[in-house]
Amino acid sequence: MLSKILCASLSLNLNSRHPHALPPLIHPLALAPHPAEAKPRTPTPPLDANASGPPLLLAAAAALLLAAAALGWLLAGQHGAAARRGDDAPHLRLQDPQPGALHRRPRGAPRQRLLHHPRLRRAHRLLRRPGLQPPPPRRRGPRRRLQLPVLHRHAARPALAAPHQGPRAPPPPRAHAHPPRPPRVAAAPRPHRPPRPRHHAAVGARRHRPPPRRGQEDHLQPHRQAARQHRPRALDRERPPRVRQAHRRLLLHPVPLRPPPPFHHLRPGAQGEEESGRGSAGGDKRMDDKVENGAANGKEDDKIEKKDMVEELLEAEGGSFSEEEMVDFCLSLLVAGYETTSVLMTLAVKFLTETPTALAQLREEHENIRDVKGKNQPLEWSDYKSMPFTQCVINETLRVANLISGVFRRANTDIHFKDYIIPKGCKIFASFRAVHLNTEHYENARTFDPWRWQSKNKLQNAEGASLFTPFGGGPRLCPGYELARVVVSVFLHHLVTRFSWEEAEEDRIVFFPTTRTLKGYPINLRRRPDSVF
Ligand code: HEM
Repeated sequence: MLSKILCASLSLNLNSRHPHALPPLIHPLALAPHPAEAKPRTPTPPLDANASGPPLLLAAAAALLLAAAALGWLLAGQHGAAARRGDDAPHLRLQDPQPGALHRRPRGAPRQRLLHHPRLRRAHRLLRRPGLQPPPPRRRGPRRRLQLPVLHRHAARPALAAPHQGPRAPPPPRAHAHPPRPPRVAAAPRPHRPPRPRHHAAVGARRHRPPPRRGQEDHLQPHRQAARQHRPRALDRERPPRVRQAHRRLLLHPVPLRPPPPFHHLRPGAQGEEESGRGSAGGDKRMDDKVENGAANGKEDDKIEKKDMVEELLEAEGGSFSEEEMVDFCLSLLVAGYETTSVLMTLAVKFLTETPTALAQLREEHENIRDVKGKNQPLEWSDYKSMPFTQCVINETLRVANLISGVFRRANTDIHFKDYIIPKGCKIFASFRAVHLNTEHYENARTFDPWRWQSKNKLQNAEGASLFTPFGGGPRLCPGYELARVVVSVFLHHLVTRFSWEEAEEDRIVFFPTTRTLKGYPINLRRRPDSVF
């Protein structure tokens, strides 16, 4: 109370023209006027040394302060007396009120708690007893339902709305009023049911349902029927038996997936197959025959001389892959072969766009090939070897871009390398980038210069000295290295002979975490007038 009065009296001074009238020990927050007492403030006029206002105001403030202190002392004494008598509101009482004193905690004294409620105080006292165990939780019996008399809804309202008037008689029912509801019957306790065995949820299992009792009809019956009509095809008994059998065979005996290997029509010898009428399905047929013959006769088809990678693997695995192997194989090829090849294509296009002389030379090479082979003739696998400048472009793109920046290897024995020893078991990162961009090995190493590979021996020398290893090396050499070259060569052939293009947006290469262009290097393509489709 005292502080409130002090605040009220001092808040007057807030509006005075003298900010220094505030006593320095009082927190400014305590001086904020109560919202109800707050008056609209007038803008503060500039200070005038000759004005008589300040001395008068100071005197008034001092008088008010004195009066407030006296009043506070009186009231606090009253409050203390009331507290001792116990007739004050208990939740407002301090634990140890000192009449007339501000309850400041002396320095070092233990902190006193304000306990606002006798229950809280009792709990606090109990908790402070040494070795006191918390009381056990109160046991609750089964929940009792509150049985209320069922009243007409109009009858309950007046009693709640106006209790002082006493319960009123329910109004006479109107013609359109609802008839009173029948009294509720307390639901009988449910008998304990054992948990339903899981196989009831299994596909195709039907649960025996007793016929619904009267008043308990199954309202979901039409929905259930509709759902049964739209059940998955696997459960559809109306499918022809041939399809059902095939489905069952597929589920029970997974057969090896044999997709046509990519670019298999470009394989050496595939051309002959196409001419002899086997076409692109020839590869599949051959593999089917081989697998079936192998399974039936237990011996290999001798007519097949050259095998692709899938065939080799199939042979090694005894004719079929497990599902895990198939998934692993597909994922490995996707991860290892997709992004690398597509980024190589993109970067080749970017470097060629920025080096028009190289593009012109490449175009010339491919137009010559097209003229020699005939305009509508497809390329063969081995054709990429007769595209020397295309291989120079691919090599230089691989060298500058470093699609794979290096590989990890672990030393199986202590390795002495120059002045260093790599201890056994140590893992090292062989950085291709560091070698490919080393100016000691490559002049102007950061410049795209496909002509540097034109000397026939250059690449072999570089590979021999492990100075050019975009596909790794050793027993883990990338198995897709040739495929990648063929794919990019075929792509470049069709691109440069059929289209011209220009950059759609400026783009740049980033090398971390992987090499790629920021925007995918968008280009605007234009079909060349003499292009053939
Ligand atoms: C421009 C394209 C490609 C580049 C630059 C590239 C590069 C590499 C490199 C550096 C390695 C690690 C070799 C090592 O550890 O010594 C590798 C491994 C591998 N690459 Fe490629 N690759 C390319 C395309 C492909 C393609 C098209 C495929 C398959 C379709 C493929 C499949 C694999 C596989 C399966 C491995 C793991 C080999 C192993 O660990 O034994 N790569 N590749």
